[in-house]
Amino acid sequence: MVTSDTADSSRLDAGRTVDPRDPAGRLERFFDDGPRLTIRSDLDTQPAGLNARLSPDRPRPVVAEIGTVDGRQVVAFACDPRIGGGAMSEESCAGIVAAYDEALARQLPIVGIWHSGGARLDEGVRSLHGVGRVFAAMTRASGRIPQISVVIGPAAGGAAYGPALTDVVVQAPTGKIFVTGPDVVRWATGEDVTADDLGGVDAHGSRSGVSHVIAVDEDEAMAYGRHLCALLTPDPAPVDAEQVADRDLAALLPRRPGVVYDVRGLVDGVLDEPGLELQAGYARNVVTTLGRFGGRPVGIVANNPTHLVGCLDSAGAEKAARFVRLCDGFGLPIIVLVDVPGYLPGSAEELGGIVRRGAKLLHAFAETVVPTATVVTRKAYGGAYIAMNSRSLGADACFAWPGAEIAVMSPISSVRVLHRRALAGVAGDRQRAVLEQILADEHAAQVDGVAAAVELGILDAEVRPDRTRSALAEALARAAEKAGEVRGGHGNIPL
Ligand SMILES: CC(=O)SCCNC(=O)CCNC(=O)[C@H](O)C(C)(C)COP(=O)(O)OP(=O)(O)OC[C@H]1O[C@@H](n2cnc3c(N)ncnc32)[C@H](O)[C@@H]1OP(=O)(O)O
Repeated sequence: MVTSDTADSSRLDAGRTVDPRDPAGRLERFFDDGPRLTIRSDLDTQPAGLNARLSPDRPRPVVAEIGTVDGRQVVAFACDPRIGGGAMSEESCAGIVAAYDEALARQLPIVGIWHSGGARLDEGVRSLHGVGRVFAAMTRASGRIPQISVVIGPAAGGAAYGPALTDVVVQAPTGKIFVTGPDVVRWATGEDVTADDLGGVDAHGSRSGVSHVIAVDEDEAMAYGRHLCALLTPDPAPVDAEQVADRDLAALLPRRPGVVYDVRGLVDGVLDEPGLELQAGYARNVVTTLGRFGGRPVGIVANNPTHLVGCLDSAGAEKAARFVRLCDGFGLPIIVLVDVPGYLPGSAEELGGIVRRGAKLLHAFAETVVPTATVVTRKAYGGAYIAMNSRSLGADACFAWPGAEIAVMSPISSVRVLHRRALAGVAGDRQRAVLEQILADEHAAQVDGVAAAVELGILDAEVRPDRTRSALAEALARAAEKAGEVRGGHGNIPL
C-alpha cells in the first residue's frame, strides 16, 4: 500500500543551518516552490507493532515526493547519505519502488538523486533482494515514463546499476559511479586507483559513456535534471511548421567540401535554440542532441567529421541506437544530419563487434514510429548511408543538399575497384592519380546518386541549405498528421 500526504515544506526554515546532504533539502532545491506530496512504501506505513525494527519517528533512508518542475508534476526521490552512507536497505529500496509505482500509475517522469554506497552490507540478502526489486521496477517503467538519474555522490554497486537502467544519467563532479570502489579494487587486484579514476566525470563522460550529461556542480546537475523532465515528457503537439523560419545553414559548414568541421554548429543551427547534447564526450563521431524545433522537443542525430572523419564505429552506432530508441519511446520526432564516409575500417572495429553493435542502429531506426526526417549535407556512402535513417529503413522524409554525394563508395574508391587492372598498368604515381581522377569524375556523373535517388523516390528532393529548416518542419508536421500521436511500444534497454 502506498499513502501520500502533504510534505511539510516549512521543515527547511529560512536561516536554519541545513545539512546539504539532507535528502529533503535536495528535493526542496530540485522542485519548484510550492506544496509537495510525500510517497511512503508499504514497509513505511506498517504499524510499528507489526515491524518492530522500524520506529515511526526514525529518519527515512530515502525520501520520495511528488512536486512540480516548471509547473509539470514529477516524482523524485533522494537517498540519505547520513544513514549508512545512503546504502540501499530493504526499507530504502521499498521507498524507491513505491516512488516508481506512483510515477507509473500517474504517468509522471521520475528523477532519482543518487548518493549511495550500494546494497546495505549489514542487511545481507535482504538488501540484495530490495536492490533487485528496484531494478525490476525501473525495467517495468522503461519506455513508459521518462527516468532521469542525477548522481551527486558515490553511487556504488546497486546504486551504479540503478542510474544505468534509467534513460539519462546526469553526473556532478562529486558523483563517483562504480561497481566496486577503490578499496575493494586494491584488495582484490592490487590495482591502485582513485574513486575518480574508476567512476568520476572524466571516466564516465568520455571513456565509458555511462553518463549522458556532465554538470559542473550539484546545482547544475539538478538544473539539468529539471530541463530533461521538460524535454522528455511526451508532448502530443506536432512540430509547428509556422514557427520555423529559414536560416542559411550553409554558412555553418566550410565552403570547401574536403574541409573538416564540427557538426554541432549545424545541429544548433537547425534547432530553434541550442540543444542539450547527450554523451557529448563519448563516441564524438556521432552527435546526439535533444532540443526544440517548431515549438516542441525533438532529437537530432548527426555525424561529426571532427572525429574519425565522421565514420560510424561500434561505439557511435550503439550511442545513436540508444538515443533513437529513447526518442521513439517518448514520442520525440527525429532529425538526422548525414555526412558519413562509411563504417570505420580495421580489425579493431571488426573484432570489437562493429557487425553486432552496428546492427543496433539499423534495428533502432527501422523500428521507429515517430516522425523522422533525414538530410544528407555532403555525402552518404555504403552501409552507413543505409544506417543513417535512409528511406529503406522507413524515414518519413529524405533530402540532400545540392552537390551531396550518395553512393556505394566514394568515386575514387569505386574506380580503384572497377578499374583495378587498367590503373595497375599505368606507370608512375602521378599519371595513375590523374587517370583515377578522370575515371572518378566520369563515374560520379554516370551514377549521379542524388538525381537517381530522387527519380527513384528514395530521396524526396534536393533542398537548399537556406530552405532546409522549413522543409524539415513541413515534413515532420505532415508525418505527424498522418500518424497521429505515436510512441514506440518498447522499453529503453541500456544498449
Ligand atoms: C549489489 C551491490 O550494491 S554490491 C556493492 C556494495 N557496496 C560497496 O561495495 C560499497 C561500499 N562502500 C564504499 O566503498 C564507500 O563507502 C564509498 C566509496 C561508497 C563511499 O566512500 P566515502 O564517501 O568515503 O564514505 P564512507 O566510506 O565514509 O561511508 C560513509 C558511511 O557509510 C557506510 N557505508 C558505505 N557503504 C555502505 C554499505 N554499502 N552498507 C552499509 N554501510 C555503508 C560506511 O561504513 C560509513 O559509515 P560510518 O560513517 O559509520 O563510518
